[in-house]
Amino acid sequence: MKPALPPLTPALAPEVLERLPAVTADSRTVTPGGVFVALPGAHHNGSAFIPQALAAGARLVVADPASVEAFKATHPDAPLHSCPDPARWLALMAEELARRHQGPAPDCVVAVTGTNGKTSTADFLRQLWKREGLTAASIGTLGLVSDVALPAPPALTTPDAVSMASALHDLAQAGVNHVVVEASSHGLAQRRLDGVPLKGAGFTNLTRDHLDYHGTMADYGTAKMRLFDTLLPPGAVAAAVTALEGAWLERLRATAQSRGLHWRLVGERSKGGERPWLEVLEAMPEPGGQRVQLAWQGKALPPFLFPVPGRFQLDNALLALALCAPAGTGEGTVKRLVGHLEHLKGVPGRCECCAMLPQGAGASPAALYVDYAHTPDALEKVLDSLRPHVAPGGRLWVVLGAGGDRDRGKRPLMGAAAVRGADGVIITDDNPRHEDPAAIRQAVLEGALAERAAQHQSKLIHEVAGRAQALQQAVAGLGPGDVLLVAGKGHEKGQIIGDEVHPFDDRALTAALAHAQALQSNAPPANPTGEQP
Ligand SMILES: CC(=O)N[C@H]1[C@@H](OP(=O)(O)OP(=O)(O)OC[C@H]2O[C@@H](n3ccc(=O)[nH]c3=O)[C@H](O)[C@@H]2O)O[C@H](CO)[C@@H](O)[C@@H]1O[C@H](C)C(=O)N[C@@H](C)C(=O)N[C@H](CCC(=O)O)C(=O)O
Ligand SMILES: Nc1ncnc2c1ncn2[C@@H]1O[C@H](COP(=O)(O)OP(=O)(O)OP(=O)(O)O)[C@@H](O)[C@H]1O
Ligand SMILES: N[C@H](CCC[C@H](N)C(=O)O)C(=O)O
Ligand SMILES: [Mg+2]
Repeated sequence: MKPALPPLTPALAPEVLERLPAVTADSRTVTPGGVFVALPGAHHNGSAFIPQALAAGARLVVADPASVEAFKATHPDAPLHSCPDPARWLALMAEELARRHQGPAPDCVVAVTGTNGKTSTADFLRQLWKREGLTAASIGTLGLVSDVALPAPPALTTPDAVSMASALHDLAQAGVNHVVVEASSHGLAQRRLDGVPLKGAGFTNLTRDHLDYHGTMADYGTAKMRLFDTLLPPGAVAAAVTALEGAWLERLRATAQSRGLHWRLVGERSKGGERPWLEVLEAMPEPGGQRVQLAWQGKALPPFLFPVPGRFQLDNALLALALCAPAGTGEGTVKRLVGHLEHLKGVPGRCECCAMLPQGAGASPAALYVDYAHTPDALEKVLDSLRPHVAPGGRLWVVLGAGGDRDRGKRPLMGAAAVRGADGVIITDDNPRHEDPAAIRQAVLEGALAERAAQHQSKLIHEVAGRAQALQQAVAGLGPGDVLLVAGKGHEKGQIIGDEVHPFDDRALTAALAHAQALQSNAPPANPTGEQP
């Protein structure tokens, strides 16, 4: 049975609903006879565009009470509807109209939230469903991933409510009935998912990011909690990784209990903590991934090779498994799902090994990885995961930057995390967007230098303007047994500078540089800096 949607408040008469062609929050896309919902934004208040929406033929305008009051004062006859939470109304109406015009929603839609790991969990869940013989899709940072060719929604991790409803119903009509969506904190705060009928949701972790938007960690976490305390219907699966420690885990567990959600915890058992539904007893890194042993409800399962590197990817895969198993799943199904884990593929641009660089006869090759780490915690986790892949005598290098027009406070923390986890650090540009790249590098560098001073270490730290130049230097300097992590941009195919996106692909460039270097000569590799650690 599909979960019931919350009611549309204020409601519309059925005969009005019947004839509505569309709903939009953008006055520029109003269609005659449609509804315009005025939303507050970072740059404008949508209520400023009510006249344009009416001129374009909007039959109804929905806005917050203050905006309705203000507009009514000068336009007493305007068709205005006052609503305390217009963004939620938009999402509910988008779902209602998609159902009327496109057909039913997919049978099973699941959401994943958390600072890091949403894309990976979503991709693993899509793969698990496929292995179960189901037609599945994911919607998130990688766009729409599915075996069915459909237009991709706009390039946001969580598309706006209208695009989301339309994409989900298109998928259902194309026979895709299992869909996982990434729930970003922006998306949750802006109610982009409020209309989606959900069967389950997972929470990966909560660490520093996006404080430019949310202000405090408390507000950031509260935005993510909306998924569980407001959006999930009773009976749905609520799953979390043990990495979501302390007060947030407690709050989530209590919410699940009080709302009648089906609670599942996965990951390593913390000291004195609750025994996870699916517990990691052991995860030993190996060249081809990691050797894993799990326990389900306290019962040890046979060990297997999880063919994906990165300890955190195992947590993400287990969260995916918890979301794949319907409430009430028994031992047989869990064992079958666990059996799928050894067939999962890595996620594009997440701890992805792009090249092995030979170092001459008898010497260990250098390994080059690309990863999407763009937060302090992600850098720490991925560097920890790569450390065991450094051969004796080798070193761990990281190239990183930080994105412009995003949380400035995380930059020095990212520099510090890089110094703690790597042996050599090259600081360069990520997506500068509308900021001065040199100023962003400086902020990362300050954190790196402060951490190095605090640790009384002499690790190499270099600043290189231009990402291509930084990658070139890093690859040129690799020696036997080294590991290089190219962090921050993962699967991205472009670099955002100002309003333009310039072609740039970490994976392709890293592999090409390694290939060129391998062809070049037998000469001993140069140190990128000329210095000795
Ligand atoms: C900060 C943020 O989330 N901004 C989103 C927001 O834009 P905004 O607040 O700037 O909107 P605005 O320009 O002030 O306009 C306010 C309202 O007026 C309307 N308007 C505007 C102009 C006009 O002529 N007529 C009109 O009706 C707009 O449609 C809007 O409803 O609403 C827009 C329409 O849905 C989004 O495209 C936009 O995402 C921008 C592009 C963005 O970069 N968002 C990022 C930060 C984001 O959402 N990221 C998360 C991932 C985070 C993670 O990694 O966890 C994501 O889900 O992608
Ligand atoms: N469970 C995890 N714990 C900590 N770090 C993780 C975890 N999963 C992934 N990461 C790190 O975060 C990076 C981004 O992973 P992923 O794309 O899956 O996360 P995301 O939450 O979708 O990110 P975004 O918010 O940018 O969409 C990875 O490349 C890795 O460095
Ligand atoms: N979804 C994240 C992606 C960050 C990727 C990184 N390359 C950057 O540009 O900061 C964001 O929009 O904050
Ligand atoms: Mg993502």
